[in-house]
Amino acid sequence: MQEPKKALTVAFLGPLGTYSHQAAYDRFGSSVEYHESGTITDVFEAVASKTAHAGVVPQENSIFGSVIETYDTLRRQNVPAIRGEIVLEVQHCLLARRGVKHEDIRYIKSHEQALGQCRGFLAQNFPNASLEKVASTAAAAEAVLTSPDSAAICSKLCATVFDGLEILFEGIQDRNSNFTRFYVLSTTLDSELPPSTLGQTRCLVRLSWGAENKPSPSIAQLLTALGLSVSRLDRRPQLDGTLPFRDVYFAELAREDGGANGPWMPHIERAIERVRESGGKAELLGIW
Ligand SMILES: O=C(O)C(=O)C[C@]1(C(=O)O)C=C[C@@H](O)C=C1
Repeated sequence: MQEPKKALTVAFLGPLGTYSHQAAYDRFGSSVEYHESGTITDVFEAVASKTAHAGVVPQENSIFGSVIETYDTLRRQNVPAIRGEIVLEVQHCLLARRGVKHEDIRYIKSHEQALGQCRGFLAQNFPNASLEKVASTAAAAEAVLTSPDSAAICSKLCATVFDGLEILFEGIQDRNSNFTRFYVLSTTLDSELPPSTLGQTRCLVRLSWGAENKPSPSIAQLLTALGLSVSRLDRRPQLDGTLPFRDVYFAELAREDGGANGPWMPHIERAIERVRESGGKAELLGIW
């Protein structure tokens, strides 16, 4: 008998066995259809094109910091809305094809975040190995199946997903405590996602300047105009203007009044208006 089609499709950075896959499963479980994307940017595109209703993308790691590809994609116009967050504990392993020995390994493959989180281990144990960035940790695990001189940094789960691999080292990241935070993407700012969207206590606002806006306010002036509590600030180069070293800022805001001042959205809308009046650009990218 054919299984009934599931109501929701969730895109994640594949293949099966990535941390993104684990984060998505933690949030959505077995009640949804999963869609594997080749890159983080492809996850955004799957949601934007409505191939998937939701997506899960890594945003920040507690050892290596911001996930650059996620922020670079958030710089684009018409990006999907952020409607949630997931925090996952990350314990990296080094996996190689069964029978491969430490001294055979000349290449270490992984996602750039995982390579960055294990820098100390790599310098100490594989000082002469070449580090190769690939699209995801599970893509690295899959690739070493056919490379007897390579090893992959990935999750323990990959030893089960890909038959023929064995675990050489466990817990190899530079600090024992290691967490990655993910954003949950959806098509619109007001779409509801199961099990439920959080109670609108966080939001992400993109701050920038119009190309013609000279002289421009400083980022400190824009944040003052915003007037809400900023819990995190990231920046990437703004690519659409003619002036060099103009950045786009991503301000994550945390609601502090516990809901005492009524619905949050009108406060955010007024804050965005104040930024515009002070000569900046502000756009709401997500609320959750
Ligand atoms: O490659 C994966 O497994 C991912 O899900 C990506 C990613 C990331 O980009 O941060 C997710 C968690 C870990 O920090 C390492 C890699």
